[in-house]
Amino acid sequence: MQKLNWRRIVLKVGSALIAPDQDGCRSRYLLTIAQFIVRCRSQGIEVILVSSGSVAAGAHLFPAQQERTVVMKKAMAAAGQTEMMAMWDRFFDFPSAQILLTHGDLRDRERYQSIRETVFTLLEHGVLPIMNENDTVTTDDLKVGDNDNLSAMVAAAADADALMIFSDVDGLYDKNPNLHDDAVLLPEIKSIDDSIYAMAGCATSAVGTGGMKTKIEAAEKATSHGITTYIINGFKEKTFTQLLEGENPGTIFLPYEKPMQEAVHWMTHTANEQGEVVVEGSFDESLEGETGCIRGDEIVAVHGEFAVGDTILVRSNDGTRLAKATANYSSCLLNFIADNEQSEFSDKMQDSIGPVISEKDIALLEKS
Ligand SMILES: Nc1ncnc2c1ncn2[C@@H]1O[C@H](COP(=O)(O)OP(=O)(O)O)[C@@H](O)[C@H]1O
Ligand SMILES: N[C@@H](CCC(=O)OP(=O)(O)O)C(=O)O
Repeated sequence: MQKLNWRRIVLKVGSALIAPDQDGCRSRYLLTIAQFIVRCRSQGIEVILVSSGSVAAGAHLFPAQQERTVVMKKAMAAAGQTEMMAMWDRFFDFPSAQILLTHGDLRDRERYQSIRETVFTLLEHGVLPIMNENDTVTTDDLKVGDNDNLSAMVAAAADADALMIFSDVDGLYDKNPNLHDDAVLLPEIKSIDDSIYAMAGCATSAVGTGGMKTKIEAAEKATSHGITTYIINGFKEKTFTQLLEGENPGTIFLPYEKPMQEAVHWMTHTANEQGEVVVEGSFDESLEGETGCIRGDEIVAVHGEFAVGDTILVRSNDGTRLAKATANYSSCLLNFIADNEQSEFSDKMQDSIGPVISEKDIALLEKS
């Protein structure tokens, strides 16, 4: 068998593979995935598993005829997560560890760093991290909402070389193959644009979340960090043999030639903006310049409440999203500076604190 040149990979397993007949966790497909994990590890490849399926695995414990409210799904997730972890753990003769996350954890830089450190420590000691969204505690504001995007955030945080999304379909087709007999499989995507998103439809299975749209979002997040991304069929045993032989059994998304640095990637794809600073339109150019930074006299308005160190959006006064950045000032202080731009106090403060945002903490955004 040829030696694969991945150093670290993230595998994402969809709910349909965990609970295929919606009657609790089943080993039918997971056994092949577990064998793949064992083989990768025996080749020295570090593996992180993002496993969906807690809701699907726990559903059979609750009356089928009762409406699936949010709170009911949270209860299913809490019960199903234990079943699912027990199932995974049974396959391995090495230890595994459970990490449950929300977007609230990932978008906080300190918690994000802490998650990274824990994952690296587990890998260093041969423990398999098994991750999922912490569905029981999430709210609309706190959740990622789907494990495709979560797995891409995890892959970026873990500096993985490849992200493999195992689903119930062979890869990305030009339209949903479950609805169109003439759909054509696309083996390789060099760059992701609106035409790729236009091909993506919703999930058609009873247990999937997000369908192809969230998988393309995940591929965009991962490839922009230099991570090769696959969408592959986890139902087919052949998939895993092909992967181990260095072949592409589904759709491969090629990584950016110039990937974003970790901190800029986090700010662009993981952090949420806490507020907004509106600057004069012409400021767009100075952001791209070598000394890109904002001073108080360039600010037109400040929206929202944020603290020093929070991520903010910089918008031009024609509405264009220019950049995400780390705030060096609180919204309260910035409002004061914007209202008193000519005052001596304002000038002194900026001379001592520095620019409102500084070039090392800026992620320029696509114009939209
Ligand atoms: N263009 C497309 N190519 C492939 N699958 C698609 C496409 N558009 C929509 N889909 C749907 O996406 C589903 C996979 O997403 P999802 O059900 O969320 O799976 P998972 O649970 O593995 O995340 C497929 O079963 C298919 O019905
Ligand atoms: N966190 C949820 C899964 C969410 C999700 O994205 O599901 P899927 O589309 O099957 O990958 C769960 O464990 O049930």
